[in-house]
Amino acid sequence: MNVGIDAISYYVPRLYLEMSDLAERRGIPYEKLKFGLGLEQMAVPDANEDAASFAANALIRLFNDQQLDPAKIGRIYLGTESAVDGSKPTATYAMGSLEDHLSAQFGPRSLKHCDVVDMTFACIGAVDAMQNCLDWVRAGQDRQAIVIASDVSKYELNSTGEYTQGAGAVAVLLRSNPRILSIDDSWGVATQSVGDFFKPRRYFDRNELLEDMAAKLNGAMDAESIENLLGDTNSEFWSEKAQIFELFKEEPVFDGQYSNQCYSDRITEAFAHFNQQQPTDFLKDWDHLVFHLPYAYHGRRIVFDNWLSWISSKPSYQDLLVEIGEQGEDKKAWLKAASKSTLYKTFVKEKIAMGEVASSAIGNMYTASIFMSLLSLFQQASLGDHDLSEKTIGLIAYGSGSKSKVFQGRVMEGWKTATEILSLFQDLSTRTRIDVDTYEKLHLRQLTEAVGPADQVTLDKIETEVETRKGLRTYSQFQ
Ligand SMILES: CC(=O)CC(=O)SCCNC(=O)CCNC(=O)[C@H](O)C(C)(C)COP(=O)(O)OP(=O)(O)OC[C@H]1O[C@@H](n2cnc3c(N)ncnc32)[C@H](O)[C@@H]1OP(=O)(O)O
Repeated sequence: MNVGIDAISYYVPRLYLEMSDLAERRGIPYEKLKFGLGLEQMAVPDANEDAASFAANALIRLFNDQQLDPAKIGRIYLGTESAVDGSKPTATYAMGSLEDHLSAQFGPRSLKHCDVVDMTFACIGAVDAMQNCLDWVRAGQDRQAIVIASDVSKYELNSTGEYTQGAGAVAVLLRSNPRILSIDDSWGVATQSVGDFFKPRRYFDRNELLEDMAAKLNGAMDAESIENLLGDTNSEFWSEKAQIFELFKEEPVFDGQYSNQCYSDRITEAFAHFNQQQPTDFLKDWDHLVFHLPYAYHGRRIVFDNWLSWISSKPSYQDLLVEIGEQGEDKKAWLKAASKSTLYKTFVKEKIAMGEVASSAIGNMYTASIFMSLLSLFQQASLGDHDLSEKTIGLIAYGSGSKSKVFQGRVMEGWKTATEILSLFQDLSTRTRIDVDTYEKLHLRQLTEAVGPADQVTLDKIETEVETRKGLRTYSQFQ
């Protein structure tokens, strides 16, 4: 059975930061960010946005654009690594917003029999969700599933990850005889448990925190005086009896260059595994390559080693040697020259570049990056009048921790009509630019009021009073 992506929608925050502004503030050459990494703008979540509101907006838009009947949607699976709760799935918040939105037309609880769940494996969770849902669609008659990828990519201020940040969501409708992309059932998979990028629970000793503060205030505290001090506190935080406080931070612990190495190793293994199932000439058989993009130029930088091994058995390898000469003693310099060669630049321009454009304007969307890159390819092809019908797209997914999946799809005749309605780049050009001070305040959660308009689903409130609802989120209605 022919199954795959029938419709796409997305949500990108309405605020953005110009990369040149960030580069100037941080003292980083803008040329490095623009020409080295492909970064131009960064989507910034407003004070009232989170992964659940992004997901809700992408999901509602998919329903509105496609006039979907909720009774026909059997699954809503969401991939995220920015879950808003450790137990209640982010997907349930998005589903709740959608049900509110649909209630006038379909009555309450229109998704009562829909199977809803989150999947987490760093940036690859939504691809895992999609593979799972494609199997489910394939196994039945007229089954329809929605996969949402939604994330906030947030790093510490001044870190090497900061300029790669971004945010947003993409939702795809999966069904048989899809209008956009038919996805094959060969999946190259490679997994290894590594610690290249992760978001651990962090632990702090309650007494050490107070002793440290007391020392800073020129006082001294022993365990007994701490107990006396905290005995009658009104603070919910300090009245916590546990000795160890747990803190969760959105910002990951990571080793940038090591994470690149893990990405490179996993995709190489996944290419090999894919090739075992379906012998493939990746240069000839794949018209376009779409990657998980932690930053816009990551795919083109990381796939270079694979390209070199693919091309080495081809007649065009001679063109490379003519241009840059045989490899001499300085292997590093030769590889650098090969990565800047006309042959490689042509490969990037023809097969990768269209998928990078959205990432340059949004930044890393973690789970949603690969789906946004696919949409970028469709939108750029439409704008440039390239016909993608019957073209084969190779998709290369990666999640830190670590896993890669390599799979492929064939573009369907209906791709243009089904994706043109989105006007992604027009939409991105109407966002509100913010300055670095505002961005930093949003990053540090020093702003409680939203900067931009609240015309879509936004976070209204996190309950603080009612004991049995503490921490539960409520969202505004979609306008
Ligand atoms: C996080 C995920 O989403 C999961 C993953 O994919 S893990 C793999 C990616 N890891 C991450 O994204 C982790 C967070 N990010 C980082 O730590 C870092 O941003 C990074 C490791 C990804 C990049 O590190 P970096 O130090 O900023 O950049 P670096 O690797 O040195 O590359 C800079 C590029 O700019 C070029 N450059 C530097 N200065 C330049 C200038 N003035 N003009 C033009 N180009 C310049 C360099 O030559 C280099 O390009 P080439 O290698 O193609 O020549």
